[in-house]
Amino acid sequence: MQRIARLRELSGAKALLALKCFSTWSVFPLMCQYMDGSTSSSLHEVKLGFQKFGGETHAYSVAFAAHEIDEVLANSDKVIFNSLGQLARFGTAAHATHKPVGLRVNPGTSNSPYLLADPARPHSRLGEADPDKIAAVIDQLSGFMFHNNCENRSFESFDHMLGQIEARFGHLLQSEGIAWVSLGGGIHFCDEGYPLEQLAARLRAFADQYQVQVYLEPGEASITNSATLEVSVLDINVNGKQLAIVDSSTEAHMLDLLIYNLPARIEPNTGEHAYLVCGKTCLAGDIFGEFRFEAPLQVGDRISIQDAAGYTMVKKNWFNGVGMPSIVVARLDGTEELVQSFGFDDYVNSLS
Ligand SMILES: Cc1ncc(COP(=O)(O)O)c(C=O)c1O
Ligand SMILES: NCCCCNCC[C@H](N)C(=O)O
Repeated sequence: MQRIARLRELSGAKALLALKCFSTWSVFPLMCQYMDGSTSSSLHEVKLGFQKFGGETHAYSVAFAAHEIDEVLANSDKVIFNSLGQLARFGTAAHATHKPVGLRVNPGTSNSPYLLADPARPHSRLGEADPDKIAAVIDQLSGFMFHNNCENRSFESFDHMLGQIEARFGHLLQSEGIAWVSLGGGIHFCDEGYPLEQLAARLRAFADQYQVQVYLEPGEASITNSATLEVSVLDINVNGKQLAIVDSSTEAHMLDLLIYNLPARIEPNTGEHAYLVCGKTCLAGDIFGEFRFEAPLQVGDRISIQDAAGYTMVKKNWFNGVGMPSIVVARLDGTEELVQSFGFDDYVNSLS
């Protein structure tokens, strides 16, 4: 949070929490002291941000539905449309509420290491790409959103791609009516060693050149390493390797591990005793990864899975009816507060 506040101070950019990554609103009273507001991906998210985070609320969706748009506009400070078709359908309603209207632009370049998460993938549906088509409607717009960074730990890569955006769309950014530009999320400026000052200078120079307010939409960067998934060993077995079955599941509680075929992170991951730490669902590949421990694991042992805040609770599901982890906040004063727990009724009520 302090790094985000410093980036805002140095660059003049505004930082909006990307709720798609993290929506655990019981900690929003702390986060809103360091950020300017939130950005969303749906009617539910924009209402959550408006009601629980406060500050400036941006409404974006790949596609708004007609029955949603009035409520979206009532719960947001800016609305960003994903396509010219959505702008044509809902732009008038947006202008009637005197809400600034933006358009997502796909610059056709990104750094995503995953095709699945690559906004610039072939035939991408994310944003408009043709400068001439955008120019034809620019009198309806006051801003743009470009989201083309994904887990970008390289300032040089960000700087290069921003230069590509300027080369292709700079004449549109200079249009008189354009007052703001969001550069989306995916910029991992909270990583140790990231040249924050360089990023800030680049953002400030961009804002000065085009006379626009710059926004960033950090998701991962807002919550990296801020939570753990606490699990307990239920069973120990062996099949060529030592197997530890825990009371959780990658598919239900850390879905991105399966989606992106990544191991979890358990620390210190040292010692002579190696185990496959496995989930308890029927999915054969429900495995958190292979880790080392200083002593043999026993039933009942506690294991802390690191970096568990981003794209976890927002993706949780009741696969196999596996018990849902509670949400506990470790307050800055050292106390731990149980803010939510889930039971059979939550499971049953999620199904009919
Ligand atoms: C439009 C937009 N903004 C922000 C984000 C947040 O990205 P990250 O969590 O990588 O910072 C995303 C992620 O998909 C996004 O699509
Ligand atoms: N840490 C594993 C890969 C995560 C990729 N995150 C993509 C985030 C992006 N905002 C999206 O939701 O597609």
